[in-house]
Amino acid sequence: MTILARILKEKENEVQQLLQNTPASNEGLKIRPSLFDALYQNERLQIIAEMKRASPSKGLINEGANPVVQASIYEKAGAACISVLTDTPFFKGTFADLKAVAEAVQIPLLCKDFMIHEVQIDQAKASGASVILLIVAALPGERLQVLYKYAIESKLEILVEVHNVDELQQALKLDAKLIGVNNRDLKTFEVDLARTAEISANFPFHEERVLISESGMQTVEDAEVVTKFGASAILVGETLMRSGEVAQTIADFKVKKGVEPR
Ligand SMILES: O=P(O)(O)OC[C@@H](O)[C@@H](O)c1c[nH]c2ccccc12
Repeated sequence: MTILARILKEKENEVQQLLQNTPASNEGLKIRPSLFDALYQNERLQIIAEMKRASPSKGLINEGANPVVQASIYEKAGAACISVLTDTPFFKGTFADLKAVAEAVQIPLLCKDFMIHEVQIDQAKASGASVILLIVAALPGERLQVLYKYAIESKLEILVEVHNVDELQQALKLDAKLIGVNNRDLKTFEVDLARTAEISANFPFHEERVLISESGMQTVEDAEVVTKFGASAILVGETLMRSGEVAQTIADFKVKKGVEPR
């Protein structure tokens, strides 16, 4: 079984648990600025900075990190958005992390999990997220469209994650505004920035949409490469979680964009 298949199996159990609990309240939630607005036509590459303790591909990354401290540094350093992994079995994140970060920061907040059911979207929203991730490869048939619509109705922004041109077409069919290309193959864990190149070659840059390059960003050169491919933002986890100078690393990643993609 691929890792993605294993994760999705686990999510089915989580959904059953969630469905047995009383729905969480949305009272007292902050209104956050739009992530799309922060990214669209910005003259610099923007950073979605991730709170990531561990991952199936890397094992422990920074187990002891305090999510509030980490996220506050990200915000102060000029990140456009904070991403918090909430999956526990594979990434050692929690919804408590997301809630704590939501209290501490004002910028857009992404709940990073493997969504397969509406109840997870409710939970993300109730925990303070303003953006959710939908992974095309995890949502066969109508599920992608159903969850996308549900998230829109819930007044959330949606980052649609794709791995290839076929999945890009599906994202465009939804009219997704925030499209992320994961440079890491969720089946093999291999990272290749050529994935961003491939999506870029097929991306309608003249439309009101943004391309986000996710995973495997280690150096300023990596950021420059994906900027040339037209990325408006990068999603960075591991490099920031391991950096001894987080603020400087974020500042360095915010490279100036060229005039035209590619
Ligand atoms: O730690 P990295 O290589 O900088 O990657 C961050 C982020 O892109 C990655 O965590 C991610 C991208 N898409 C996902 C989907 C599920 C879980 C995790 C992810």
